[in-house]
Amino acid sequence: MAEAQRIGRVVAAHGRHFIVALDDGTTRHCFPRGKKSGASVGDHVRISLQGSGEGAIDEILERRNLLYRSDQMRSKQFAANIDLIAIVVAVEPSFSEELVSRALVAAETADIDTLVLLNKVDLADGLAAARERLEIFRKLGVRVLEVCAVDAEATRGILLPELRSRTTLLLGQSGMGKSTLLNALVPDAQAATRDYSTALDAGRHTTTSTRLYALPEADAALIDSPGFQSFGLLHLSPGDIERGFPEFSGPKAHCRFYNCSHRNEPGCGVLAALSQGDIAAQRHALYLKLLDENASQARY
Ligand SMILES: Nc1nc2c(ncn2[C@@H]2O[C@H](COP(=O)(O)OP(=O)(O)OP(=O)(O)O)[C@@H](O)[C@H]2O)c(=O)[nH]1
Ligand SMILES: [Zn+2]
Repeated sequence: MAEAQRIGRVVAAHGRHFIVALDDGTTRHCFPRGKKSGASVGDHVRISLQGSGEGAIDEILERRNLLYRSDQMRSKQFAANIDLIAIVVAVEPSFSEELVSRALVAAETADIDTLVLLNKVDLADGLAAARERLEIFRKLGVRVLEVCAVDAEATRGILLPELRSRTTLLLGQSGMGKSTLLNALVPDAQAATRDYSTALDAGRHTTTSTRLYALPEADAALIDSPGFQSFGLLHLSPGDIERGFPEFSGPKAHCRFYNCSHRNEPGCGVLAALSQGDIAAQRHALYLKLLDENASQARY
């Protein structure tokens, strides 16, 4: 007799173990059918139901996008089908502009919307300086919303409309208040994490495992990837990297050479815009750094 098949979404993954949430709100502990799995948190999958709450993953449905995180010098796929990347920064401690920019490049090249959340706006002393540091991103057209995550009700009021009907990846360096924000949005996040970890037998990996949380009140999903350091961008081609900097697209129309790399070519429109201050120096420097990182990778 044929096994019953269902469509579900991967909400947690550990090695060859997956937790798949079904439409009826139940979850199944699933294993990939073949040798290789390839599924990531956020993937929509077709599974065959098996006895005692288990299932086999038969197929990964077509993805809208797939993101990689860089782990100990390797790029590892970790989240799929993302609509929005919310980058959490804070008035204090200081955040890295480079990490924000790298996230924007990852989002731009994967066709994902972005939002910067400036948290801890109750800390009045550093607020003006933090806003000033975000100006460069505002100028690029990135939306910046201000929140105070310790005020859960107000935070929900500001963010739920933004998250509605979308899958959002929450990112933030340590100390920015990402856990506080997650708990404000998903009050039972900690309990869910514990349950998943027990089911996956992955107790000691809870701190680095990617998880998807449902937000039924907004018909939305939130993905948290604890311990996330930086996006893996090594799979990007030079053309992808260039696309990751949307502010280059106007000026590059003026480049003398059609295959200009905007490094040191004569008649380069991007370098001209840079020297006129229309392109921020730190953005162009990051562009060159990404090109170099990818070129050195390609030699091995
Ligand atoms: N004043 C203020 N403090 C906050 C706010 N949100 C979070 N914090 C504090 O900032 C500190 C870090 O918050 P966490 O939520 O643990 O930060 P995190 O980004 O998850 O950091 P890691 O756990 O290191 O990844 C905690 O002491 C929080 O209480 C806020 O809106 N205002
Ligand atoms: Zn150029």
